[in-house]
Amino acid sequence: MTKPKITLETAAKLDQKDVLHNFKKEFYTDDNRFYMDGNSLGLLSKRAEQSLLSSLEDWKTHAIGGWTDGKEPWFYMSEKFGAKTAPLLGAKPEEVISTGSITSNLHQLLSTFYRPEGQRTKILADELNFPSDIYALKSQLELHGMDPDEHLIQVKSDNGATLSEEDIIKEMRSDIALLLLPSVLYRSGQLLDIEKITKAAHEQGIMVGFDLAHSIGALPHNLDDWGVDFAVWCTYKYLNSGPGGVGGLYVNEKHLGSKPGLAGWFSSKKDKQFDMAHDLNHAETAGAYQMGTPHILSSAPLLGSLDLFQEADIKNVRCKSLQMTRLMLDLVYQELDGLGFQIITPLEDERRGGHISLVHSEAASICKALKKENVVPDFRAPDVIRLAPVALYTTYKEVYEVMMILKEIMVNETYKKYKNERDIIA
Ligand SMILES: Cc1ncc(COP(=O)(O)O)c(C=O)c1O
Ligand SMILES: Nc1c(O)cccc1C(=O)C[C@H](N)C(=O)O
Repeated sequence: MTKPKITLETAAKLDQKDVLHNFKKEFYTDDNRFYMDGNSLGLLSKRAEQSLLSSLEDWKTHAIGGWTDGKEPWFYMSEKFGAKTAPLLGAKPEEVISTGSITSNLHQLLSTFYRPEGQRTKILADELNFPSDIYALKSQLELHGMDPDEHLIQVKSDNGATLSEEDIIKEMRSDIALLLLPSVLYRSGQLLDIEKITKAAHEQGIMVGFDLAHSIGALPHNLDDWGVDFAVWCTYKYLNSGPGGVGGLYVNEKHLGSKPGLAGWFSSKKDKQFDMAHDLNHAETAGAYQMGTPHILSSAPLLGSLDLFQEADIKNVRCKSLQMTRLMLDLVYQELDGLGFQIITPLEDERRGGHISLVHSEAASICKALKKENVVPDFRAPDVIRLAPVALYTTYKEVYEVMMILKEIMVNETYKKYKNERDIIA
């Protein structure tokens, strides 16, 4: 049976049925811009702006008193935001804390949970993860006196874009102490089967951590049910907390109470912190893995953002996100056939995160031509174009229009005006 042709009307009908359509007006969007880069930096919402302004107001009026007497007391903010993030993770409030960045949180959790012993000394990762995670793993191995060439095992990809869960599982040998993987691969957008991987790793006695940078705020998680040991994420992508917005970490309740590998006074039980004792009495919650003073002004926007997610419901977000990326993929087949694109994102819904990725030998030039037409994609060297329609602020009509602009650039060869080289941020 041939599929009916997708038209602007098809997209308009999907918009009419969109249960999340009201959320777009919560954001600062630009009618003349098609923003497809929410998987790198999400847009500002009015609620996030408001919660930031509210913290500034607390500073203005309460000064030091803002820690306890402000509208949103800073002293309890990280715990409160952690608890508000927990439903997006399938976690308990005490297992989650808002703090640090992915990289600093990874260092903290590796310092706490990577415990090489006897023959079990190696870390298992993959060859497609974001560089920062790999740098953190290598430097942690070096701090333990291990040679990363020998002790970091990176699962290979068959095609340079996706990983096979079976290949990951095959590498789970008795000399592996810890496994770290991304939930969604940053280049191809592949979603890994977290439950299956975690179960297999636990059968081999391996500790499991996930980097949820590209899945938090895009899809639901069940970290407790899946038994993941720890996780880290950022909030500046799908959670729209702003550039450098506070990150977060999860520690499964079975590990709560473990002494933080990297301690600081914010690791304390909250009621003990201002005793100023030199013996740390660390929290029994994920709060123990904080270190120093929280960055209040880069945390505050998250409150408004999380309120939006609470109202939208992450299940609706996932449903719309999948439908939008499906529409994009269908349009690639319908409109871009023969124009040199290769889809590297898995086509199956259960294996796809929140963005799609197209490989093209002229990818950098094409991204520049798209930007000239007010479409904001991103480019990842050497040849990947990523497009992320975001459930809370992208319409189906925009998805359709973006794909038609892309087609026009290709058919008219306007991309040839631009150098096929990346810009600084790409
Ligand atoms: C998978 C992944 N890990 C880590 C990072 C970076 O971490 P950080 O927030 O520490 O800069 C990114 C993106 O910047 C990412 O996509
Ligand atoms: N974290 C970023 C930054 O500080 C500057 C520019 C981009 C980023 C990103 O988040 C990149 C992103 N993690 C990626 O998937 O490529």
